[in-house]
Amino acid sequence: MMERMRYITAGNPMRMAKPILWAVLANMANMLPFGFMTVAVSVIYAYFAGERTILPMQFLWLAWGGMVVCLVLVFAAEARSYRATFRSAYESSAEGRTHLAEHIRKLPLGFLLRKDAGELGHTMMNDFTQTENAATHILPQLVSGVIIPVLAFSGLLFIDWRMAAAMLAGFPVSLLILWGVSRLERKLGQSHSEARIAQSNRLQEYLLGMKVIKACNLGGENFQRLERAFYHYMKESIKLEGALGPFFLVAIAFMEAGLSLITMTGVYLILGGQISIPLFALFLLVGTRIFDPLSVAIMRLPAFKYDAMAGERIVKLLEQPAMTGTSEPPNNHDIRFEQVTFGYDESIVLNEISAEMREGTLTAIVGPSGSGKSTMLRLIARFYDPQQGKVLFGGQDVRGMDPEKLLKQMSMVFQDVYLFQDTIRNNIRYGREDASQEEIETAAKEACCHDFIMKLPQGYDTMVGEGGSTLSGGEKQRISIARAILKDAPVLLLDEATASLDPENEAEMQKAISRLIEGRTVIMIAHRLKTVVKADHILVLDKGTVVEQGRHEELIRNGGLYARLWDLQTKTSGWKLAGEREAVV
Ligand SMILES: Nc1ncnc2c1ncn2[C@@H]1O[C@H](COP(=O)(O)OP(=O)(O)OP(=O)(O)O)[C@@H](O)[C@H]1O
Repeated sequence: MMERMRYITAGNPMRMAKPILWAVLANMANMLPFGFMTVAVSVIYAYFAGERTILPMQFLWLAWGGMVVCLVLVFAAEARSYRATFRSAYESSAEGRTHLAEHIRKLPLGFLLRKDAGELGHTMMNDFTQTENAATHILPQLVSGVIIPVLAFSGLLFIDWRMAAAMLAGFPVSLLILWGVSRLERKLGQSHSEARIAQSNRLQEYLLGMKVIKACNLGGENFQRLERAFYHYMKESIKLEGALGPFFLVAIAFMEAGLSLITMTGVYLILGGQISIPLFALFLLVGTRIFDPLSVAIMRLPAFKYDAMAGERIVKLLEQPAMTGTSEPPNNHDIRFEQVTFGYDESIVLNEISAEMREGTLTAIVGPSGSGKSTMLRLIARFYDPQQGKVLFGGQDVRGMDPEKLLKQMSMVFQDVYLFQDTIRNNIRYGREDASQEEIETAAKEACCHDFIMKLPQGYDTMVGEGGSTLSGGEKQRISIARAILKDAPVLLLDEATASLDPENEAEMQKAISRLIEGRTVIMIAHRLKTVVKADHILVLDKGTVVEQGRHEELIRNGGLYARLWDLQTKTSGWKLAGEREAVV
């Protein structure tokens, strides 16, 4: 139970201590009127049974007064408990969500990429909502379901153990049934949550991929995947309710059998003159009061466990080790790979790579598709850490550096530009939060964006649609160049666009890139060799190893892979070598 409390409070069970304490007090106060009631009933019974000659009205008024005081106490404690429960639950969610969002940022990208797109969002929103539900709506019922019977049973045990035993005789059988189905319950609960997450993943995939679906005419297949996910969830829900429901009903029936047992035992004991009728009435009264919260608790327990599973996903995510490293990156920006071996899974993508990218120079990485070019950039930015060898930044292993501080030293212009659903101005401002409008415009001008931005309906205040769908690929990439110019980091990681741009866009893009790389340490993935002719150093990658390196002329002279790729590209596109000298880089 303690573990589940940890789950529903995102790892901080002590948060619920106060609400539970108030709930216990409220339940205790709730039981007190029974004492007054029994005393009052005994006195009234004695009068009508002829055991008393006068009805002591003063005494009765006192008992009724006591009941009213108890009601006030119950109200006060319940109000406190109610407030404390909701406050703790929602505070724990808000803090938990913030903490998780922060933690996710520090996790290795590799871990995040292994997750399905909707899964993290699901944990962030739905799983927290489920834990809120567990803490606010189910926990108080469970507390009452335990406290009321325990208090009542202890009190009644004191008065007459036989009646008390009869009252809870069926309870051990109920517990046994609940314990027996708990494994099945967990298994079904888990497949049900998986089906629920899969359903939201498929839905997200279907909606986000609408463009691709339309382009590739995949509508049918993707819709079927979505439909299958909906029906799978439906089946899991029916299985969960249908398979477990009867067990819980039987458990409740066994427990409620206690009421019949009290009646039978009571009648025998009254006939034997061992208990009085008022005492019998007390047991019946309390009996009816404890079975209701107990039944509710039994019926709500599976929901609590199910919601706690959502909390378990949150806590597991919070317990994922974040990337380590605290040191500041040095001022020197030489980057070196020393015998670096890396793979996303078992297969090796980079194999004992050693390479040097010197400060203030432009290093180009070229090679066939899948040779590991982007992976090298990801290791420099510490999206991943290598399995063997070291990536050095300014002579120090990046693993010792604070990942966020390291990223501050770098700007990245990649092909898959993500624009936030925000204004163009703010999208550029992500490069540097405190940039002024003037600085944003200057960066936009240098990145050749200013003119097309000014033609938009609200200029810099134009909203960019989800994922930036209202701008062309070239425009989006120039926005990301403006961001990089604004960030003004000393190191630039650049993945040249492969998508063919129209000539005007291409020229603008090249102009923007040549401004961006000025005076920086640049590592650039080049897909078109004409852009690397003037690079200070070229690394030629093939199947995860550096097969050649040097300047363009040397590599052409070597007659190796680079020269072959060069031949292939110049022949297929009809480029002229002379013209290449004027290329942007
Ligand atoms: N996140 C990932 N998980 C698993 N494998 C990956 C991942 N990213 C890349 N790979 C694999 O690693 C290998 C190298 O990929 P990488 O993207 O570094 O190549 P690249 O040279 O940049 O290719 P391209 O020029 O086509 O972009 C490929 O076989 C690719 O399938």
